[in-house]
Amino acid sequence: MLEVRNVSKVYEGKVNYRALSDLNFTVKKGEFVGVMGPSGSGKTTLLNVISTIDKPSAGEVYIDGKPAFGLNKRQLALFRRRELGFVFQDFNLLSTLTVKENIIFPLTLENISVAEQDGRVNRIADKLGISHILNKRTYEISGGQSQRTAIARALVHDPKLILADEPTGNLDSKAAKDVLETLQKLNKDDGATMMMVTHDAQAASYCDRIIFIKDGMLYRELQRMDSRKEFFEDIMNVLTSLGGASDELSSVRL
Ligand SMILES: Nc1ncnc2c1ncn2[C@@H]1O[C@H](COP(=O)(O)OP(=O)(O)OP(=O)(O)O)[C@@H](O)[C@H]1O
Repeated sequence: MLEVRNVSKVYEGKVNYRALSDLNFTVKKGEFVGVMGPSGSGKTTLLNVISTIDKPSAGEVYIDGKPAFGLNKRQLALFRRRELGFVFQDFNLLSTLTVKENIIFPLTLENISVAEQDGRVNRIADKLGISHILNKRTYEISGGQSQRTAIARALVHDPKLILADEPTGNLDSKAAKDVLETLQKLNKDDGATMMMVTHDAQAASYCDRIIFIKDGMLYRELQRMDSRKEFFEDIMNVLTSLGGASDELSSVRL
């Protein structure tokens, strides 16, 4: 589904900075993969390269076997819009619109009838438990509901890959748990392929597999074998071995 092959990223400046160094990994269709690592290890850079927002200095990203960087600028923009879904820490909802209008937004750029748009919004809202707030404005809803709305918007066009950057970073622990259970359900029930960057071991424990990066290189991979609780402990052990100041691993929610 996703293949990152020999990807390096060098930020050029007075002094060049190598943020990613020859990274290789794959994500299978239907997998829920977490990305963890100390602050500055290259997680956001990696997500930006996979989402084709940023171009790697070397290497290639294949999504469904297609080389993303073989596309021209216009094709890349279309590719992002049609094949990828994004969920961010700060929700990125449009505050002048209602929940429904926010969810529908990606569809208005496509040639889809209003009836079909409504059908899709209703189905996804039902799945995410936000049908009752569809006509509210985004300032009238809670953080957890905002993130559910953002997830609905990311999913409404049926993307091949969902990319989430710290999706629970702005939520209290109950709302975070709710959102993670929702993501996990979408992954298990609908086979959605997801990649989530997180600092939070508790959030990461909802994934099937974690890729740890350090200094832009693959440090370790951890596959979930047993219960979520045991996976959480395994993740904590790797985070401890990763070292660094405790604030670099930040907000580990116990
Ligand atoms: N546009 C840029 N120009 C130069 N250097 C950059 C740029 N963006 C990021 N970097 C550097 O690349 C490294 C990796 O940054 P990145 O944001 O990918 O790390 P991260 O793991 O996401 O960190 P955090 O967890 O703090 O968000 C950092 O040392 C950062 O300073």
